[in-house]
Amino acid sequence: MHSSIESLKASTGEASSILATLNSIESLKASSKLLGLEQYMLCNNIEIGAPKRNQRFPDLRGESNRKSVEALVKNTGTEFLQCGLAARIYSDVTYGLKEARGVHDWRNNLIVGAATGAVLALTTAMDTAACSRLCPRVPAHFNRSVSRFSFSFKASSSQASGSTTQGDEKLLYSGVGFLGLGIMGSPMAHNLLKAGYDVTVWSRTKSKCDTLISLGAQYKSSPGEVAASCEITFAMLADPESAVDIACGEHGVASGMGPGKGYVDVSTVDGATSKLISARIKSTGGLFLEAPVSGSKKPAEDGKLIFLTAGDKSLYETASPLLDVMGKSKFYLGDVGNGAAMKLVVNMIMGSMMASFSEGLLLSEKLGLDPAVLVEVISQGAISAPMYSVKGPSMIQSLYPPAFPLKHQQKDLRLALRLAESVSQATPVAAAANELYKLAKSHGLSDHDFSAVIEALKARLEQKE
Ligand SMILES: NC(=O)C1=CN([C@@H]2O[C@H](COP(=O)(O)OP(=O)(O)OC[C@H]3O[C@@H](n4cnc5c(N)ncnc54)[C@H](OP(=O)(O)O)[C@@H]3O)[C@@H](O)[C@H]2O)C=CC1
Ligand SMILES: O=CC(=O)O
Repeated sequence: MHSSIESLKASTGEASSILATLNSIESLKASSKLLGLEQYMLCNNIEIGAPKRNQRFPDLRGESNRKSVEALVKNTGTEFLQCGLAARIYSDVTYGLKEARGVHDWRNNLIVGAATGAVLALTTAMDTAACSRLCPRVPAHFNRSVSRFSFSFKASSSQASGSTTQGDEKLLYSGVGFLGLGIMGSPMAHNLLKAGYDVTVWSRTKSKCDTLISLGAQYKSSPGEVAASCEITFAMLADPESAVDIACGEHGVASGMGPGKGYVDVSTVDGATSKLISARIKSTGGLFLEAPVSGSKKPAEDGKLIFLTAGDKSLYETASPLLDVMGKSKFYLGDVGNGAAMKLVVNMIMGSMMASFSEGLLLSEKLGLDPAVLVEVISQGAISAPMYSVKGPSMIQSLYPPAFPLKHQQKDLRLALRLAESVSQATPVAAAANELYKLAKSHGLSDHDFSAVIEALKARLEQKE
């Protein structure tokens, strides 16, 4: 009776201990899977919560999911190895204990279970450390954004396709370049940085990079170096001359470009300039997208710009997640030159609108009407535009804090008039507006907001009186 109770106890103990061991193996495997999954997601740049630094652009490189399959095979192999190791330890320690203690009871099984569990935990930790070594960016990233982990995959397909493949080591460090940190470039680059991308900046005046560097951006000392170190480089430059110089000049973007890299020029230039830059970039094997923006300083800060893009469609697709960070919408318009043309038409209309609005404000005042009431009336009617409501009140106070510098508006009118002439289109209203902006420039108002064009009208009125 006693011996049958003992043997029942032993076999019950053995069964529960085996169960306990299996449970501990399962729970260890589950937690190691979680750890492994987390590492795997990070190694493969799969979205966990907020977007990651070092976001990659597989479409640009024509990569497939080969690396993901390799990682899966590696993971499965590791699991098989762990199971084999557990079985070996279980049988070896069981045998050793039986030999040492002369009995095989439930105590032996408990010890065996604990030993197996400990070894499994150790191998999991070692595997995790090995993965960290293979993916050097993981620990830094993990430290930075652990609080942002939500384990939710991004729904947008463009984000998903940009994050589920794993490339060779050096690509893990490539990022997004940004050249030209003026009124527009600074907030645009800042938004990319805030979104978690690795941003490398350059601006002609180095001090303009300081704020972004202090917020985590990297700095390179020439446009070519930025392009060489990044997969996609953006440029937001003043005019056609600076855009060509930065793209094609000495130490320019082209010197750092090559196959698998993309250059996105978001400056407002004419189509001929864009085509010239495109040809130079493409001669290196790189891709080119022109993407001028509609929207001023505030939309740039708020990530609400409108991109008017044209050029390499594959770059458009690859860069889309970045454009979505900086803008609220984007248009793909086909061949290089179409984005520039669309932007110039829009700004030709805007320049004329502002000139006309200025005339209206001054006329209302001359007639003894309250210009503030005029602004309110306009805001409620068919010609309502945010531009009038935003700029009207400060224009009434003769204040022109630069959001869209007047010199750039005049440049856009000049380029639009040339464009109109190239297709024999009459644009007398825009031509008259252009004269007014030229006059404003001659009064030293180039760096004021373009709403300062009203001062040119005031000066004209004063001359006539
Ligand atoms: N402001 C706005 O509301 C909008 C502007 N745009 C367009 O965006 C572009 C930039 O505008 P914005 O940011 O306002 O202008 P800014 O004048 O504030 O910035 C211009 C940028 O171009 C750089 N730059 C100028 N000349 C050269 C040169 N010769 N070589 C190298 N870099 C140069 C400046 O460098 P640095 O300052 O470092 O010396 C600066 O980074 C323009 O084409 C403009 O028409 C488009 C939509 C809206
Ligand atoms: O180019 C200027 C803008 O506001 O758009």
